[in-house]
Amino acid sequence: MSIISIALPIPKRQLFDYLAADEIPKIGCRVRVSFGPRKLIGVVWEINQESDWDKNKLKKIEQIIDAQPIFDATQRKLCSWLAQYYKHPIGDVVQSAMPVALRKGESSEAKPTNYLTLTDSGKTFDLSNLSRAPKQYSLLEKLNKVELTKSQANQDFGISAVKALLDKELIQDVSKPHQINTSWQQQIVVQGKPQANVEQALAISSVEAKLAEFACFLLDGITGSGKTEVYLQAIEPVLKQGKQVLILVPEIGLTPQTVHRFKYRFGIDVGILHSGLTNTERLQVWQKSKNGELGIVIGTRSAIFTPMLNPGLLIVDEEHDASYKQQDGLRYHARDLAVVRAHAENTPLILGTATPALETLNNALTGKYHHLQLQQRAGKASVATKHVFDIRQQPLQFGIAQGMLDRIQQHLEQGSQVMLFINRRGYAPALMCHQCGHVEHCHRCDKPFTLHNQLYKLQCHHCGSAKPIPQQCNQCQSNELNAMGVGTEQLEIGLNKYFPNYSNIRIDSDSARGKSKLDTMLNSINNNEHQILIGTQILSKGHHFPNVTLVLILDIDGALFSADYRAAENLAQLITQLAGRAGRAEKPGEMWLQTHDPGHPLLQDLINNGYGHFAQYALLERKTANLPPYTYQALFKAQALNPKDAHTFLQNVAELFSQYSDVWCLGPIPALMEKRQGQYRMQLLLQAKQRSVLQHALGQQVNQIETLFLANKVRWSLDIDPQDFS
Ligand SMILES: Nc1ncnc2c1ncn2[C@@H]1O[C@H](COP(=O)(O)OP(=O)(O)OP(=O)(O)O)[C@@H](O)[C@H]1O
Ligand SMILES: [Zn+2]
Repeated sequence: MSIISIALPIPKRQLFDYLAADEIPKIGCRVRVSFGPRKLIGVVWEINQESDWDKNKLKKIEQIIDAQPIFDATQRKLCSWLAQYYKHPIGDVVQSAMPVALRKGESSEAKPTNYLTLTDSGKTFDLSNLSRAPKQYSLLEKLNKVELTKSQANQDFGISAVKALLDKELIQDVSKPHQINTSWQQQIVVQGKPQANVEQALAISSVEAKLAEFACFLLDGITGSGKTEVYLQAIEPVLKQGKQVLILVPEIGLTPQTVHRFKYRFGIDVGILHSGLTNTERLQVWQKSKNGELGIVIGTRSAIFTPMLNPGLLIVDEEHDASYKQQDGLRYHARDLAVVRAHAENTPLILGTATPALETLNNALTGKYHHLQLQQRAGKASVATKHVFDIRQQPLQFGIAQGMLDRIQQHLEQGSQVMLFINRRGYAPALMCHQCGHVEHCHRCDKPFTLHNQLYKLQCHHCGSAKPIPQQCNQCQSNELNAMGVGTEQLEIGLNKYFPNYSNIRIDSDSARGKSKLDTMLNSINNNEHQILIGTQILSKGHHFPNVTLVLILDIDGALFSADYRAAENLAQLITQLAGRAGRAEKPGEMWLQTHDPGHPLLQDLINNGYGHFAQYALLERKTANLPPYTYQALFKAQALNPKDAHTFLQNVAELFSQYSDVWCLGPIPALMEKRQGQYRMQLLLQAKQRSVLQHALGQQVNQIETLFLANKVRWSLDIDPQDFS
């Protein structure tokens, strides 16, 4: 009798056994089963002859959903690796690896496609009657020669033109079964390809030499050195062999130009996966990639799960970016999974960045990865100069020193754009009573409320709770309430008044809500409609604004004194990426950083010697302090209404690990943010010199933890290779 072991969406680290009804499903197919009172969709993971359970009590599978597997052998291998490495329930891993539409039971076969064709009257219609409707005219003319899918026609000619011709019954809508079309290989037309410079050419040929095997490359190129161009030229021979390329990027909405470059270079359709898509759109890209109908797929973190019929190359752009690590549920790192995937599929992988994560850099320095360096800016651009500006004892206007205002003026007068970075949205990070010093706090998080003047409210940036701006201090009833510190809103108002002849634009998650809004903003910057750009982290990521010559960084001093050992690395990456936005075309650029601590070693090292030098020293420090990448960590987090519950639970966890002499336990200690949304938060950090030692101990104990007395009373999680200690 065949026992079907199924990965079900149940938070248990196990498979669930069922019996086949009539037909035995294939491994990797979805099935519907009853589980207690519920019906669940799971994926057949193994078929065995024996079960640990009483065979007579096993239920039968109710329905086989897929005729063909939706998970191939490689994908099953990746899921099993994830479950094993992150100690996460396999059923939940499998869910994460599937598009939402498939989790809900939708068919994995492509839906019929709607085409537009001419009706009989359309075929004999005199086009000159449409001379005053140019879109309808061109659409009809086109349909005279070829048939088009309706979605393509909507995109190219506009929904209203399509509708008008349908209403006039000149064209009709016909549905045809989807036909797998893998002809992109013949459609490739390479256009707009510049001559690679020497460093680029070297990098491209190194990758090309390894196209038929697993190899991992760190493309370590300063900002604006033409990494994207290296990707493009490395991709070309892969596509020409008919093999597919998967590219991960941190945020698609932020860098529409990058996507456009890939489309334009090869003239073929590019599959795009990001959070703004509907479930159906996501599923379509997944299907097309699985069937080999797309040569290039670009997506954010979870796109790493996209199946490819004929994989040829993986690329992770901005590999250091924090967004690749999922911070809840299955806490996987998409870059690390990319390495595992490239290995499983026997393809090369390029990790590109100007500011490599210390882990990645270490892998390159020890020879595990090939280290490709681009040290010059591409084209005619030169590297921006970097400076600190001492603001001790300087009067500040809306957070900016006079010397810096003068600099901004100079750049504006030369017709350039300037970019100002501040890591705080809203008007001010706190509201304080001038009489008694009382600061309005969020009681659920024990942190000051941020003042949002435009929204007329105080908002907690940790839990989102908000309330109207008070008129009086609720401690002493004085009405002298003052904004403390500066946020993007205040900066915008101040700069507007100070530079009335120049237009400014603020880009943060308040002003740029909604994808099309951000697109419009980025376009208006590239059209030089604004000269002063103000923004948060959003502005640091990969933009190419050729007319920006000055980048000014305000108020990062807080990060210099953070208790998190990764803070220095993250700050150095941020500063370097921001500086990289200046002087990307012919005009030279400069970056200035305002600080109360101009002599700080990190700042001095970055300014004088650059990120590469900083990173080598940071690695040395990590080594001395026995920190990753020289040791391996796992972080247990627990939170509860009563801090004692969280503490006791983690203490019990720590006791489970006390038997392992090679595993070092730190804690339980309060998290960096001790309270959030009314919950008290504690952490326990495990560390070992060898990955395998830590993995072994966790593997032995993780099921034990589930049985601890408090395990159901506190909310707890396990984070392997933690990045975030907040
Ligand atoms: N070999 C080349 N010849 C001329 N121009 C080039 C060359 N390579 C790249 N460029 C141009 O230089 C600019 C920067 O290149 P690209 O965007 O590829 O750099 P990058 O390293 O990916 O940048 P960043 O990481 O800072 O976003 C682009 O406008 C690109 O078209
Ligand atoms: Zn709060």
